[in-house]
Amino acid sequence: MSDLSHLREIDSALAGRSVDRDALVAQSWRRCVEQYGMDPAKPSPAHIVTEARLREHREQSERLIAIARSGLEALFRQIAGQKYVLLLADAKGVTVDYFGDPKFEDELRQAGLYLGSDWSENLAGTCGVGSCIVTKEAVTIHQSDHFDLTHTPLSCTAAPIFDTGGNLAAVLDISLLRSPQPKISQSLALNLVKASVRRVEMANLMAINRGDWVLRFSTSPEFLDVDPEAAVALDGSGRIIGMTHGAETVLKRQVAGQEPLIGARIDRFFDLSVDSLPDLMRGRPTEDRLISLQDGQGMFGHAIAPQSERRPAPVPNGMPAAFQSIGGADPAIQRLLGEAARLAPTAIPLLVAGEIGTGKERLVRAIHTSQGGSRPFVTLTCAAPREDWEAMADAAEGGTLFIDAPEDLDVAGQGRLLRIIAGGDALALRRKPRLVAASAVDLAGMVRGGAFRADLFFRLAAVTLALPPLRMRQDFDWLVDRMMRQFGHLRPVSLRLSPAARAELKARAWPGNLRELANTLEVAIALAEGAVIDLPDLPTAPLAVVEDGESLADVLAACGGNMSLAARRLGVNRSTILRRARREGLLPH
Ligand SMILES: Nc1ncnc2c1ncn2[C@@H]1O[C@H](COP(=O)(O)OP(=O)(O)OP(=O)(O)O)[C@@H](O)[C@H]1O
Repeated sequence: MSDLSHLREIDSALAGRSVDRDALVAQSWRRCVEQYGMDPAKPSPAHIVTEARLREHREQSERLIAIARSGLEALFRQIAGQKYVLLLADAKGVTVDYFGDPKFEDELRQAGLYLGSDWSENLAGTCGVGSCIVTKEAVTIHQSDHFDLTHTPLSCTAAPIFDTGGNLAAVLDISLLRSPQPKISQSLALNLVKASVRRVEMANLMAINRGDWVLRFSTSPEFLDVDPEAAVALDGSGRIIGMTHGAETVLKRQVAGQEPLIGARIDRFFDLSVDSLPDLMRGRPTEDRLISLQDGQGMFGHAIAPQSERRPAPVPNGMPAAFQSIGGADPAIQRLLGEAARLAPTAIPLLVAGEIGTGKERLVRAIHTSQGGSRPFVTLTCAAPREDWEAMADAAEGGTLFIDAPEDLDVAGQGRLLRIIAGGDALALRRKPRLVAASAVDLAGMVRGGAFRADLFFRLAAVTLALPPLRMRQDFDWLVDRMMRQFGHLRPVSLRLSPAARAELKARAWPGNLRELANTLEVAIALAEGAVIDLPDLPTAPLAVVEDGESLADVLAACGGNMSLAARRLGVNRSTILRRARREGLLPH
């Protein structure tokens, strides 16, 4: 189809004349023009988000990416060799994971079939990912179905991935740079994508609800145990606490209107009580596990008992997965993480202490996620308007209320927080939010000095978990390697640190701890031209900047010429002082 006839066809559709397109395509064209103000005659190239934004999007989808990965790899193996590229986009349309043939990488990148490309409909026009997000349905946007002329060579097939609460979480897309002309050629692709999404959602539900009953169901007994169509997770009283999209579709048919499914009891939908779930476990022949829906339809059920009391299965080295990304082989860190893992399932209020940037918030989140379930995580800081605190604490019911920097609260704020926490006592134990606070100051010292209420302190800190500063950590190399992988994944060649650069980093004082280390590596990776980051590629430590017009010579003089003392005072390594002093002519070369 020529460009001109593409534009004419869009005009016809907008004028309300019938066009030979799926209705969802014509509706999307209309949105492009009428809602987003796009002009089909002005094609625009792929939209790629900045590396920093991509990282944010990836971090937010980290859990889903990890869960989806094995399903995506299996799908990619099925379509490999047929020139398909596979994209996982988040619910905002940004590509957060990608599998493609490296042979075509340049071409794919140019077409926007790459990490970081933003396929939201209001930017890219009618397209697989964007239209899937708007319609929440599986779609094929084939060649000239695309609104933007830049994309009309592509054929994109996408299906939505929903979280266990029924919200859109991501989109799986497989695309072809060039495809046969008829759209029907992509119907196998559509089925493949839908089946992969079903498996990803199932894996997600199973991972999140390990500690709960899961009821899987299928119309066909043959696939019940290996590839079921749908599943719900149930709490001990038989209420639905999670579901796959397949389950949502089946259950919705049983109720009128918009009745919420999450929170409803399973006997509202199936002729089945929670006590009869054990009869549906694998020990019995599949044919005997027939269950009926309220509308009379028969299904085969497979119940899976809670694997452990709300605790994920232990991972090979014994540490729950949520804690594994926090530290390497440092005995103090491992002891701390072991303690955190043992305390995580309890309701004991925890205080995470540590200097700025030591990873306190990350540890708090690990404590929260280690307990699975899609439970709320609410952060309360003294910056939040006080009149909202009560509502925030309510919103954290059944989940975690994270109180960040309680030392910043004035007397009135401390009193108000105490009243809110004490109010939570009235809640049933399993709804009461778990309290975790994080502080970079000596909170106990503040209590002793009368600056912090003792009664609030004891409400917040039954146990203190103290994160060591980076300069004390023995797993420095592990952290560096982890961050290098984290930041380096966008670089075409894998980068490494020269031994000298590594030694320099190790010797720095790191007043900003892990945050400062992360910043330093990110900058070095962004600036490095070759495959090796060497000494000159390292940015200087920001706090090494001398304050108040003081020169390095002044600092050295104040330290009696003692390089080590000056280095400590400036928060940098001694060799940095040495290098700088030589550069500034304070020392001979
Ligand atoms: N184990 C880790 N691996 C990689 N990066 C980490 C790790 N822990 C923390 N970080 C990074 O270090 C930075 C600081 O982490 P975090 O916000 O958890 O620290 P914090 O002590 O709570 O900071 P602050 O006291 O300033 O609020 C973040 O950018 C985080 O991504």
